Amino acid sequence: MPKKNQTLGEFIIENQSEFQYSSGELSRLINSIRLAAKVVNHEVNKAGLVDILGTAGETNIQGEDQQKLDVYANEVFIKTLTNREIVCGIASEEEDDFITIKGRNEKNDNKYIVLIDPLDGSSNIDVNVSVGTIFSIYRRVTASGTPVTMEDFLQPGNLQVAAGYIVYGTSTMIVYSTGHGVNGFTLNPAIGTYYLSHPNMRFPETGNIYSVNEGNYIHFPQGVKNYIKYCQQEEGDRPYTSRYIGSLVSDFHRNMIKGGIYIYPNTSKDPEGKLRLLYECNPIAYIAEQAGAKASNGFMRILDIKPTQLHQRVPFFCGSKLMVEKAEEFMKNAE
Ligand SMILES: O=P(O)(O)OC[C@H]1O[C@](O)(COP(=O)(O)O)[C@@H](O)[C@@H]1O
Ligand SMILES: [Mg+2]
Ligand SMILES: [Mg+2]
Repeated sequence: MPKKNQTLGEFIIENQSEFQYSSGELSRLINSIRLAAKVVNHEVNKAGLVDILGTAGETNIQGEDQQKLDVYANEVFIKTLTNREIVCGIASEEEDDFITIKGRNEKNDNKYIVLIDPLDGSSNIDVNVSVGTIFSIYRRVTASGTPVTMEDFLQPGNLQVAAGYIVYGTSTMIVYSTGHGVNGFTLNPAIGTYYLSHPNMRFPETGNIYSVNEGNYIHFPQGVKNYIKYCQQEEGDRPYTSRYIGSLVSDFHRNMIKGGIYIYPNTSKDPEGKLRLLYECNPIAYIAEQAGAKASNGFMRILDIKPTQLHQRVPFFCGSKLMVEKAEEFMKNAE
């Protein structure tokens, strides 16, 4: 059982043997994410004082205006991961294509693939509302010694070997899993050390919070409209409370602690929804399931979806098991 207030460094070493491929490389990879998160956190915390607010003047492959902090976080994570000789490929929300990292002497013998949303909740940066970073880790499937290919990135989420997120909120936390439960570590900014503050996190089986951008209501599928009406009815433990921060990481984190459901459905405007399967939905779904919760596209388990494109989007229903099952019931009945 994880020991409360253990440092993240100690926890990583102590739990290394749990990992089936334990050779220390995954530990070094998690450590490099820990380091990059500290650097980004430093910039986030003083965002109003330094020239890091506002747009960077470029758009990414999603057609979104890149925020300066999107670009900064992207650079910090890519540089930190590249310099540690563990990763053979990186894909990012802010990069059109995947990045090949040939490693020491161009041998292409590093084993891990990282997919990342460097800054999640970009619309909240300038208004001082919590944002995050999301990461997903796989072992490569193509032969070592050759450059990575798209095949290494288009793996279903159930093959992730680790995943997690950082939330830059009232405090900064790293929450991650290597397939043995979920643990949360809080940064003590005075000494720059993460401590185990939330050991063995469990998602409540049900809750009374629903998180969805109701501004899109008229474009929602009938099943989602019916489920929202159900949440708002005066009956039993309902009406539920509506909470929507607009940063996936922060909405998910709150719901994991209190119980609740987050929905970003497909709409008549966006038939595939908005959120990206590879570096938003898969890692969050991995954490959800490791904490006893559920994640689907309204019909199918997110982690079983076979990806076809690097930046593909999927409808996302994620949270307390009983609430997601109820929402799926409404989706099915509305078919
Ligand atoms: O403003 P909307 O349409 O409700 O979308 C909010 C959602 O979009 C996101 O901001 C997308 O992520 P990025 O900020 O990384 O692009 C999620 O964090 C959030 O849940
Ligand atoms: Mg995001
Ligand atoms: Mg982002």
